[in-house]
Amino acid sequence: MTKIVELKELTKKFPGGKIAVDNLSLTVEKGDIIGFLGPNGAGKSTTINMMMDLIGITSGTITLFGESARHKSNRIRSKIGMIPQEIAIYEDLTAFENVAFFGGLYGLRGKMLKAASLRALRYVALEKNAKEKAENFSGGMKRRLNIACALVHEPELIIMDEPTVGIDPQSRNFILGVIETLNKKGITIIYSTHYMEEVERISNKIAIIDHGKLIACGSEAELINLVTNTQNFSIEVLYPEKVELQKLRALNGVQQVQLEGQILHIIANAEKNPLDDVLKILIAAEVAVKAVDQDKINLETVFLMLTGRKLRDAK
Ligand SMILES: Nc1ncnc2c1ncn2[C@@H]1O[C@H](COP(=O)(O)OP(=O)(O)OP(=O)(O)O)[C@@H](O)[C@H]1O
Repeated sequence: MTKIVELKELTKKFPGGKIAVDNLSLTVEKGDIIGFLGPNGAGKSTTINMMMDLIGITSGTITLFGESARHKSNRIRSKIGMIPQEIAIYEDLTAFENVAFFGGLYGLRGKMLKAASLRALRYVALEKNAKEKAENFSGGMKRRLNIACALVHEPELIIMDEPTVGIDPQSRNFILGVIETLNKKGITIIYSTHYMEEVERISNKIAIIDHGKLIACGSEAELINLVTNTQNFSIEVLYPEKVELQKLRALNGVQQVQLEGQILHIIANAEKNPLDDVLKILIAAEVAVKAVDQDKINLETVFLMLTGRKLRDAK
């Protein structure tokens, strides 16, 4: 087991007092695809930015490839490829020129640089567009070019900060495929997202982050195991404004209740099924129950159980 990244009690307090990352500790091992899963504002970017030395840390330590990130040497930098949240490419350069520019920053020259640039473009299926200017690319192609720029120096660790936000489903699917291919070659990936389906598809390890804290970390199966003695219901109601949330939350066996539009999400104990009592309260309040479904336990359930909030609209 080779540790590629080790964060210990990492904390970031911004001037003004906001604690964006709060005592966060985790380890990334060689060959991992670790998903940083958390809603907007959870602290994922701040964690990544500290790892990349783009912002200072308040306390704690970061170890990259066995060395302290505080004195990050060029040797360590050359092992990391970073794909930031905002696409960072030069619009007026061609795809090839963009990739070659970044390759040049890592000391590649001449034939080596050309071969590495074409190889990186091939990875993201932009080889045929090598001579086209980036300004003519679609959002998805720009994102793929951005990824090629981060791959040109053949890093051992790739850090991606929400690389699929705002791009079409086809490009998203393609990017996830690229990540899987890179990982098969032994490259370690840190992937930040608020899309549960993405980490479910590609990650072998998931770090659930909320309000700057690491809530849980493990494989999908390990995380789901945390909530195995629970069951998950969705109840569709016609008059959600009449739902008495406090009464439902007070029921014996009910662990979490969330109302999302007309859907009431309930997490309950597996042994003490409170569904009958829930329905009695709803019927007495005349909410008009339209449908009741038992849902699969998934990462959304884990997030709701551990934080009391839904992943996609947590604030
Ligand atoms: N420079 C800053 N000064 C003050 N607060 C900040 C700064 N940068 C980020 N924050 C705050 O820190 C918290 C964590 O932000 P961060 O960008 O790390 O979250 P995130 O999980 O990456 O979400 P997003 O997807 O929205 O970027 C947020 O509340 C954010 O508003």
